Amino acid sequence: MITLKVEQLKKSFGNNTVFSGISFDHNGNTLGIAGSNGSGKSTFLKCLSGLLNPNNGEIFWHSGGDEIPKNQFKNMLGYAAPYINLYNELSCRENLSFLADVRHEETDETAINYWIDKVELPHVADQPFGKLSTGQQQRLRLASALFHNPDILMLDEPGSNLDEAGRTLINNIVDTFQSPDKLLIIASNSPEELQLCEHVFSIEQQSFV
Ligand SMILES: Nc1ncnc2c1ncn2[C@@H]1O[C@H](COP(=O)(O)OP(=O)(O)OP(=O)(O)O)[C@@H](O)[C@H]1O
Repeated sequence: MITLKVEQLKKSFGNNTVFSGISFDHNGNTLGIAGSNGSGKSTFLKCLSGLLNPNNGEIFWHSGGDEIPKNQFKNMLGYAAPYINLYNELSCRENLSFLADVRHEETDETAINYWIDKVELPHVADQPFGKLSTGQQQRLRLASALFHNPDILMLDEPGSNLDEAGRTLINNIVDTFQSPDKLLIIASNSPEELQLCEHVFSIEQQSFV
């Protein structure tokens, strides 16, 4: 099991303190992060992933009781968010292949084909990312977070711009993360998405709801 412990986390931008004193322990496969627009969900997720440094506090990740070393954590993580951009000039396939290069992994064509099929983009697989519709781009972001088979997956507003089939896709992804050695974290203000999660932590109330 992957466990997360957050202790006294604080993040400010200049004089704007987005959150402070956030502490909780989480054991389970799925965690929702709830809060209204501007409450700090994305900022919190960025701190958890290491994209942003908190001003104060600590974050501990354990797998099977052992602390996850920082250099392993990045390879275990998948992250999909509207602000994580892929390359406009590269095709869907090339973007995934490039990400494998960045991770110093061999391009796994089977995994790339599997995920391009799974997110229902085979008909545009060789088109530039920048020419896809916003919903298709969101689907490729999901594929890019998943095709290296992460143990920890962070999704920020995963359903944004998705149609009904896309939302079913999110449900399927959540199902695949119902495994004892995986953890899925969804930041969202959509009750539909949050109810997919076993536990939901409210940024505003600073407690599980
Ligand atoms: N890089 C930044 N520089 C300055 N302020 C920032 C930065 N990133 C976020 N903020 C501020 O932090 C606050 C929280 O923003 P954040 O995007 O985390 O909220 P959110 O809950 O994810 O919002 P939404 O539901 O609208 O996506 C906002 O006041 C925002 O303006």
